Amino acid sequence: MAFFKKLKDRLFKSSSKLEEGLEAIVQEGGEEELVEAAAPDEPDPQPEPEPQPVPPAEEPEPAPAPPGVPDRPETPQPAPADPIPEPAEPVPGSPDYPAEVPEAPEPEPVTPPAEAPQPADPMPMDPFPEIPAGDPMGQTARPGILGRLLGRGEPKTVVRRTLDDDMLEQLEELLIASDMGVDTALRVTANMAEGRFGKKLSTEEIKSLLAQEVARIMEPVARPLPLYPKKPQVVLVVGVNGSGKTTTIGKLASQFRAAGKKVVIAAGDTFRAAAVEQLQVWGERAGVPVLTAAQGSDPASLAWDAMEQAQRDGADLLMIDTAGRLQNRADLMEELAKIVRVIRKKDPDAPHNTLLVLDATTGQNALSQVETFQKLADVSGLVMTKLDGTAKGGVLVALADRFGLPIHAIGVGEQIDDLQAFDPEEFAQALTGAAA
Ligand SMILES: Nc1nc2c(ncn2[C@@H]2O[C@H](COP(=O)(O)OP(=O)(O)OP(=O)(O)O)[C@@H](O)[C@H]2O)c(=O)[nH]1
Repeated sequence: MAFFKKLKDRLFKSSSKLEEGLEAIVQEGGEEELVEAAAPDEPDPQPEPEPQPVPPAEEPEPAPAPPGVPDRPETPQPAPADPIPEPAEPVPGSPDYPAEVPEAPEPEPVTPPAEAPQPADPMPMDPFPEIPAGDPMGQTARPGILGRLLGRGEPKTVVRRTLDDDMLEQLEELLIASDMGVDTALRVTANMAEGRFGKKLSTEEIKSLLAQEVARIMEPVARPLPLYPKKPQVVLVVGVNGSGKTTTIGKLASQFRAAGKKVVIAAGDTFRAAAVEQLQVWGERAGVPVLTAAQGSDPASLAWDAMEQAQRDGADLLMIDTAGRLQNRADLMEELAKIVRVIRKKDPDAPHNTLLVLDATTGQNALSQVETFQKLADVSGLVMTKLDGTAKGGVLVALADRFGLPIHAIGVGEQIDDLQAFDPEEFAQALTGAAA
């Protein structure tokens, strides 16, 4: 799936903001140093991780587990490439190269034939004219040839800055400005600095360290939506208006359907006709039925009908959209609680997942939305939308660090395929601009 490769392009605003900031910090107090092109302290390229679809194409059906329990298929690790492959054949001149007459214990002295051809040119071309005496192999005097053979280019320069209090403070400010939040930014910079205080670091080295720290924080929360053998598995989708609930439901429904699941959608925001219409459009796109009710009718009664239809149809998944009016929290809380009460009459374990959809462009506001919705509903996992085109991608790090809620998927565009499984390393590299 090509779209997995697009994350870096999609997150360009977040990564370019961080990259530019890091570059400026290092340039400010750094000094130029000479390095080889393939300096040993440059970060090692990592093998591309295998992409994982949001619903795994062939997910094993796990035993029932409480919501939020991860169901993460093992990522196959690519076999590490042999960094120094054995040459297929010994190179002439190398110690392994077989001698011409290996058996002869005492070789006859070789007499040059009388008719041995004399060089026509009295001043033959020296293939290695610059080899100094005492260095017959020319190892020190041919950096160009040997260096190029070994993959090293001409000497390059890199700017490195000594990690001190000033630089740390600037790094903290940059991370806070990238929406990582104060606590997370301080923790990340402290971890990056550990054991490196007083050492000189280049922009690339800092990016790589930052990417490692971000990936370490994100790793525990990167969990696909858990699937249970329960039919229907009920997924309640909550979030403020405009966060991307409808779009996310459409994208998820499309991916589950492509994975062979039977899906039913319930348009639970019965008060807003536009929201219902929008969901119907997405249902058509995904090829999934959308249950609606008369405008202004009780969302809980629609949820009941949807449960009945999903059970009757033998659906694998029922996704229930909900209203996102935070203006009147008491009403919304009561509405969500009633939906849950009603569907529990049909299945005491439902809803099996309560997905909170968050809009990345709201930055730090996403943190308070999590707090609010955790009080309104039993949030089991997050989907972060609109990571494309925002410079606030760092908020995902703050969310993971503060709440530890599973991040099931990220939205990176408005098209049906623009929902990706959350890959912590790919995200960390895309966010920081570190080399893959
Ligand atoms: N760029 C981008 N836009 C998105 C993404 N997800 C959703 N959107 C857009 O965000 C807007 C709101 O999305 P909806 O899915 O309608 O949001 P909602 O939460 O259902 O909003 P209401 O229907 O008002 O409750 C739409 O214009 C979507 O196209 C995303 O990942 N990237």
